[in-house]
Amino acid sequence: MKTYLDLCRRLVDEGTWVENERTGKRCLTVINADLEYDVGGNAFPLITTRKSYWRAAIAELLGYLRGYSSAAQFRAIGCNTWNANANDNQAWLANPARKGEDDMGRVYGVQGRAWQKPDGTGIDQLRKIVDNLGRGLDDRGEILTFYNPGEFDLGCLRPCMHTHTFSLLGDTLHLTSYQRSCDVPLGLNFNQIQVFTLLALIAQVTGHKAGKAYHKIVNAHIYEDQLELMKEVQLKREPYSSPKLHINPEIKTLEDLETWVTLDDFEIEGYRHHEAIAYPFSV
Ligand SMILES: Nc1nc(=O)c2c([nH]1)NC[C@@H]1CN(c3ccc(C(=O)N[C@@H](CCC(=O)O)C(=O)O)cc3)CN21
Ligand SMILES: O=c1ccn([C@H]2C[C@H](O)[C@@H](COP(=O)(O)O)O2)c(=O)[nH]1
Repeated sequence: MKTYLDLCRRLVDEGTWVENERTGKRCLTVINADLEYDVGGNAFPLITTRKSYWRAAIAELLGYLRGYSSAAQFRAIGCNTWNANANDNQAWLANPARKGEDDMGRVYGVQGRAWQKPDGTGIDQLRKIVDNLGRGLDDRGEILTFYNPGEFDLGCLRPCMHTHTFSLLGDTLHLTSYQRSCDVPLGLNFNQIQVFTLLALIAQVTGHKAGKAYHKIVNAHIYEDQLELMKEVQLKREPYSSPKLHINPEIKTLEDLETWVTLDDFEIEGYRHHEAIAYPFSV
């Protein structure tokens, strides 16, 4: 929580205004932020200075791990975050690659589970990582990347948190996650949860202890219409201590994650938070 608040404070105090053509809004922006989460120690990085809808963030991660490509699939597991980008984004609505209502195209999990090779066959990046780590092997290339410039025009949004690298040291698994663009009031709350939970889940299904997760952000920003709420409301609140995340120990394989796991398999212990803040969302 402290590094999160430091980043919010740094944005407000030292940020530079940058015009964003895609959304037509200005963003107060800083470059480079390094966040670190103690997954082994179960210090769940949940925002306490406002209410966090943490379940939707875990559902979104689950959808990525399953390779979902439709906002309807995300809604069905308890996550509404892709409705706007799939259905209200003018550039995507005009794109001939869009296959109708709710289609997100070849984004995130589609690249992670079915990266297309020139010969038409697919690469399942996550399966390879889980298989290697499961037998104790880290080939120094245990990389899950959603960033496929050759297919940007086939999806509604370029991935923001685009690459996850797993590292095995002895029997402890670590994760380094890279994010090119971060909406600090809205997206970061979700992304922190996802980095932490991704390491916890992959450690569990590969039979290792979870260690540290390193979250590296390049462009961190606040949209102009979010600034007042951040400065005058959220940053004036005192944080509470971190809650703990409990994951159903019956989740033992990647197939479990793909088939029967739901949000009921995740519980939070000791989440004390301030009131919700409804930040504006930019499509
Ligand atoms: N401008 C922008 N910011 C983002 O954070 C973002 C995008 N676009 N597009 C793609 C995904 C979608 N993500 C989202 C979208 C919406 C919320 C959101 O509205 N969160 C609210 C309530 C969530 C709920 O009720 O479930 C929040 O208060 O956190 C969060 C992340 C993250 N990404
Ligand atoms: O996981 C996510 C996904 C998206 N975001 C934010 C970051 C930006 O504000 C927008 C994406 O816009 P681009 O023009 O493609 O950079 O969505 C996030 O913070 N986390």
